[in-house]
Amino acid sequence: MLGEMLENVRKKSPLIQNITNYVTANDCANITLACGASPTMSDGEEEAVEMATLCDGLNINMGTLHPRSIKAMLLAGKQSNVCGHPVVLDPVGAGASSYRMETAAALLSEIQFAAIRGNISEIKTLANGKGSSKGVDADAADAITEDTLPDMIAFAKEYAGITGAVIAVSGAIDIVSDSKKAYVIRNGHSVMAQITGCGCMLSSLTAAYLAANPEHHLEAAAAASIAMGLCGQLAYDKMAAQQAGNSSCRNYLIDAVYHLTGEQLERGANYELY
Ligand SMILES: Nc1ncnc2c1ncn2[C@@H]1O[C@H](COP(=O)(O)OP(=O)(O)OP(=O)(O)O)[C@@H](O)[C@H]1O
Ligand SMILES: Cc1ncsc1CCO
Ligand SMILES: [Mg+2]
Repeated sequence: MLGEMLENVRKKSPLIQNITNYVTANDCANITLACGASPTMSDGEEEAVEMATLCDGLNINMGTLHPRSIKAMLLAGKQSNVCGHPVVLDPVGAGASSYRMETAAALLSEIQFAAIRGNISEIKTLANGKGSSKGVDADAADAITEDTLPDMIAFAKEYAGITGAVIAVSGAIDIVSDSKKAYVIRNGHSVMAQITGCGCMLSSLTAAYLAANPEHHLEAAAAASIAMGLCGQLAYDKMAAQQAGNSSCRNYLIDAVYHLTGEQLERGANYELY
């Protein structure tokens, strides 16, 4: 089932619109190509509606917010809802400023998201209307541990019920949940926190997987998180073998997504269902 999610992306090659930040835009475009989908990066409000109509899915990332891109996000998001195309929200740094928090609230009230994908601090901030972060990174105090895992699963299910979106929380342990069922995913490597944009890339990947699997959004989002984690592990192994660093590791990760098969995803997946 999870491998099929990947194979459908390669078969259908959905076109994904990304309204994203200028830090990791190129990585998001490349990982979208690597998984077999096609990216378009456009944040102009003038073409937002046309682009949303043309594309099969939309990824909205709040990494480097400004008033013009927010207009494009709202226009493209609403049009994607009209067209029935999945929309992913990556609420980057939601707890870092009131501007980000207010923007996230506006997006959530105007757009029906298919998935909300962020680190634990970002998702907690959205759900509680306030929170903390280390800039765009999670606050260490929020980290999911074995002790807090049961509460976090319940929290993700509840927030999925409230938003009607799949909630994908990333970190050392990922939780991908709808209101009834949660995947607790233990793929990934700590080096991924040293590569800016692993979360942004995962959000682009999630949009591609959702667009290619319209009937199975939970499984598609879980498969995207597993794929990202597995490829992070493979990239780390190559980096370590070559005594390379985080920059090479970023490239190795995208290369691993390029080569990943459905069968490898099934075999390497490390998760439990709750
Ligand atoms: N300590 C860790 N161990 C294993 N995997 C990790 C770890 N930290 C992050 N990851 C993986 O890295 C990816 C991105 O997660 P992270 O929580 O760092 O996102 P993020 O904060 O949104 O990243 P960014 O904002 O830099 O794009 C996920 O696939 C996650 O599983
Ligand atoms: C570092 C950074 N700052 C804004 S967006 C971004 C990329 C990771 O989210
Ligand atoms: Mg992020």
